[in-house]
Amino acid sequence: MVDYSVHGQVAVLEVNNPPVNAFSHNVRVGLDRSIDKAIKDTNVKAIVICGKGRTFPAGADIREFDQPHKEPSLTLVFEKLEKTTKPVVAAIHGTCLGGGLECALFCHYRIAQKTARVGFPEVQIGILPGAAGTQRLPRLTGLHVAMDMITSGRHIFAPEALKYGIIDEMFTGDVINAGIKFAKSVMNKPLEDRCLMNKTVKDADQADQIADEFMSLVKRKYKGFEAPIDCVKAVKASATLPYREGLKMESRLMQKLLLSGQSAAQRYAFFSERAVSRWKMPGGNFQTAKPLPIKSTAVIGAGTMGTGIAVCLLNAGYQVYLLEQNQKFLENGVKTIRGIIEGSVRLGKTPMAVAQKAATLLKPTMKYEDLADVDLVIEAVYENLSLKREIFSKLDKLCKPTTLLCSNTSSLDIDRIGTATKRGDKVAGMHFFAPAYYMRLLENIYSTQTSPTTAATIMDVGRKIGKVSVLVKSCQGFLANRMRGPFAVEAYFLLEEGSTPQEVDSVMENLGMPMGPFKTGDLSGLDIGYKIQTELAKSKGVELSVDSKFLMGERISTLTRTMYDNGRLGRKTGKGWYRYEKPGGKLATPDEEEILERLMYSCINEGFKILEEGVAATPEDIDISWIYGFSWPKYLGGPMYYANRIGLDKIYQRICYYHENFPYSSHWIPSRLLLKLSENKVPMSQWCSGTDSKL
Ligand SMILES: CC(C)(COP(=O)(O)OP(=O)(O)OC[C@H]1O[C@@H](n2cnc3c(N)ncnc32)[C@H](O)[C@@H]1OP(=O)(O)O)[C@@H](O)C(=O)NCCC(=O)NCCSC(=O)CC(=O)CCCCCCCCCCCCC(=O)O
Ligand SMILES: NC(=O)C1=CN([C@@H]2O[C@H](COP(=O)(O)OP(=O)(O)OC[C@H]3O[C@@H](n4cnc5c(N)ncnc54)[C@H](O)[C@@H]3O)[C@@H](O)[C@H]2O)C=CC1
Repeated sequence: MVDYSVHGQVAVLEVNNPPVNAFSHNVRVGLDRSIDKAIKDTNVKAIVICGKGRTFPAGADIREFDQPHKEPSLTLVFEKLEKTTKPVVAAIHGTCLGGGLECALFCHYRIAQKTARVGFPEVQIGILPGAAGTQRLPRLTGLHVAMDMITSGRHIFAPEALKYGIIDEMFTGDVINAGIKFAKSVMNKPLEDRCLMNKTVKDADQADQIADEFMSLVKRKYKGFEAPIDCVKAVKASATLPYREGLKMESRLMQKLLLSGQSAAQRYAFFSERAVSRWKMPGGNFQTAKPLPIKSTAVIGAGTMGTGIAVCLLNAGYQVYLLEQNQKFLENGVKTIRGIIEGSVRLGKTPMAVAQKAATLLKPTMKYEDLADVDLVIEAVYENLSLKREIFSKLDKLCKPTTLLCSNTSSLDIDRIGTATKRGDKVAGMHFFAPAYYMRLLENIYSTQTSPTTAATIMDVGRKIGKVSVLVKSCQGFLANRMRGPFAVEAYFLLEEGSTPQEVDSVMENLGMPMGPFKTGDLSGLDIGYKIQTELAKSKGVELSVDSKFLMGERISTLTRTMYDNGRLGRKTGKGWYRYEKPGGKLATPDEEEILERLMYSCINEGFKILEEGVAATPEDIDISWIYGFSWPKYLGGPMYYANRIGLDKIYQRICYYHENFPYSSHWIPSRLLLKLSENKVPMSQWCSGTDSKL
């Protein structure tokens, strides 16, 4: 777990715990012994700590957080480093995060490769840097930088770390050689000034003001999250309390956060995000199927989604042909794309060099012939099956045989799009979420004909453009919108029964979602819901009229059509739900619990049906889709995790209650899987892919 070697007078302690050299219990034991050995060896005059393989330790082992704590603790081991009279050098490469950075802060010196990153990402798993990080970083950088790094969790590259004094020097080449060379250069220098616990925080006199500034920032930016607030309190303590008292405060806050449900949920989300990349489908999986190389791409339709998708592809360095039906729409699309990229450069999110390259990679066109040689097409025209089939048929005839043809459709069956071509194996769904350049989820969809190679390729493209991608089987609405369907429909029914959009939205916003269903509807465009409803009716051979309240015996909302007919399409027409007059009905307003249950339990029920049918392979696929597609608050883990927390029994009973009361809404027909799991009291560890069992 820790490889020990002596090079002349320098002992090298190389942490060896792949993949990320996390400080698991065995590593702590190994490091503790190696430190003792190096201290006792009179021939050793200096010590180097580094990581084997791809990285310096990336922190504590998150999987151990739910197990009883085993000694020695990280702080106990690290304190030996600061106390020794032999200089200790942290030689950093890869990612030096969390407990890894804390280890480095106990060393007397820190050197790093230029490409290395350091940071305290603990806040993202609902905790704080609990091995003295909140007390030691401010002693090095001052409060402002420490508050920023610890409350945001952002990683910084070595040049920025050098500027703040977190590292002493940058090096190129081999880590061990660089560590030894540096250690030799500091062998006989005094160490008192290198011990952070002896230092004071340089901007301590501004502690109140800086803490207030960050407290209001985190309350606004991370609404509902507990950890950022406790990070501010702990970091402030480094300036207002003596070192040891500050450590006690950090430890108290850490224990509180570890016990809070939020951290467990955020850790579940961390592992789920990684679990969904291990996709599987009939005939292949992430291990057996290899992605095809993709260089040039095309996006058809430069509207709300097409422009956002083009931005994602351009920023990742893909060439993008942007195709529109007329010059005016094309010019508007190009203007939108430029605006998004320029805005992102202004906010410091996109480097200027990436933006400049993106400008050269964008190829606006109105000629389908220009698309003949591209490797991947993503279609994002209106939600209309015949139009999409017409376009796919044209592309099939015109594009080279290896081109993958994908649709950004929100709901249409990928099989029915694929059959318009003779290359069904190369047709798939790539469903982005609005705004496509911002939302992290990419829902990739396979039809009965899609090949595993196509799936592997679009999953790979998803990763390269920085999305969290899930792979699901095609069905009406796929995973996300199918499960979100009852949520949206119930929201409309609640309005018909007397609630207001503001009331419904505020219940969901109080749960932690950044926007309720009506604000989200305004953002996406209310015509989409109408078109989905009309397409569905058409596919069943039904003509809907303005007052249709049922479709094939199923309750539907008339509001979808009302909004559409009145041109209230949301943000894009400047009016949507938020300029809709308050209905003056006399019906009793449903209470908040009912709003929450009807919106959430209906989609949880759908989630279990999605699992039952194999549309999603695991509950993690569902939860990650909600986290990254609908901004579900990570501290609640995702709707399936949330359902498990509430108790499947209770959820099942309430679903039965609503089924009795709303017999015309098939989304209330209870899921058989939910019934089975709740009856048999099956723990989540047995119906998920394993993420939950790691906690
Ligand atoms: C490091 C990364 C940037 C690498 O990214 P990438 O290359 O993309 O690989 P991934 O696919 O993300 O990861 C590969 C694989 O590794 C798993 N993994 C990653 N990090 C960890 C980890 N820290 N612990 C366990 N496993 C990890 C990951 O899940 C993948 O495996 P898979 O899921 O099977 O696919 C990236 O991975 C990353 O950002 N990682 C997270 C880094 C992070 O959050 N670090 C901080 C950890 S928390 C920490 O350090 C806390 C502290 O500050 C001190 C702890 C004090 C605690 C006191 C309370 C007592 C509780 C008992 C614990 C005992 C600790 C003690 O002694 O004090
Ligand atoms: N708006 C949203 O929130 C989301 C929409 N989607 C899906 O994305 C697709 C596009 O939706 P939006 O971007 O919102 O629509 P939009 O109306 O904003 O843009 C569609 C664009 O396609 C162009 N177009 C139409 N026919 C064309 C043709 N034959 N050739 C070239 N261009 C053509 C139109 O001129 C228009 O600019 C739809 O299938 C929709 O269901 C998917 C996820 C979210």
